[in-house]
Amino acid sequence: MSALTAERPAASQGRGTPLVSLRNIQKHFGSLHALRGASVEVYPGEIVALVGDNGAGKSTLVKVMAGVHAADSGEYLFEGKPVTVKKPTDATALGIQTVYQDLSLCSNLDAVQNLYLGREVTGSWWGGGRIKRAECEVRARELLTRMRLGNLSLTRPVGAMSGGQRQNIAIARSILETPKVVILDEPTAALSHSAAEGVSTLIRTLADQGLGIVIVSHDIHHFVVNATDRIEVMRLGANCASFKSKDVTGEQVVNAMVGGNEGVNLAG
Ligand SMILES: Nc1ncnc2c1ncn2[C@@H]1O[C@H](COP(=O)(O)OP(=O)(O)OP(=O)(O)O)[C@@H](O)[C@H]1O
Repeated sequence: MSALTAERPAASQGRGTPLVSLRNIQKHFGSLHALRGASVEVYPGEIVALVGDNGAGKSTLVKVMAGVHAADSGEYLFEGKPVTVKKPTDATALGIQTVYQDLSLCSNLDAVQNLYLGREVTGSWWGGGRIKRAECEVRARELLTRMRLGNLSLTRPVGAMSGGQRQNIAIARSILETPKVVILDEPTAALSHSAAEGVSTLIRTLADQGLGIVIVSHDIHHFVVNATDRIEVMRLGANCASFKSKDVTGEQVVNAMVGGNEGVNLAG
């Protein structure tokens, strides 16, 4: 069953086993101690935001999750079992996809070409191994419809699309691999308020279909408090507060980021 069609195990209904759990992660870059016992976990159907000031360690922590950086020490559990994740392919093999801020799309190519770049549906080698555009198009339309993005043009170059549309295509591309967890790096950076709302709707659709979503974001007041379920606040390489998004204001989150309410845990 694809993650998109999975019944919602609904983190919101209770806890169960996290999809991914990183605990007490330490990471040095030379003499720089970037992560000092940082932790993060995400449950099926849950959207978790990682927030913190510049240099707090958010990107490093999600890069450990994505296998870009190997942790010096700490635990990495996937569906409750210890796993070794030392390179990106280890993470993708587990079902963890990452959408980086640059989106890694080709502006001159259309949505179908971007979705299937590097993994095109081809004919048999004896038939010339040609890319089956029509089949890619059908699959792309099915995927976008399941993601409630049926209105997106399949044929317009993505360079001619809005920032929100490009973000949605980048997320759709990550979903093609039917992941269990999607990491999003600043998905609303440089988006208008309404485009950011479109991204919020999309990630909620994905979470409702059982994915765990981890988001790094500085967009505290509009996006993080409204579009996520739980907020982990990081400072100086460690967790310093945790909130249920529905119970907190942007001001309280920012206050925690700058050291206002040390060690708060209201996430339950
Ligand atoms: N590849 C690297 N090599 C050396 N130092 C690094 C590397 N990546 C991150 N750092 C350092 O680790 C610390 C944490 O950086 P990180 O990018 O994780 O912070 P962040 O919370 O994501 O910040 P921002 O919000 O500015 O992106 C910083 O001091 C940063 O300079």
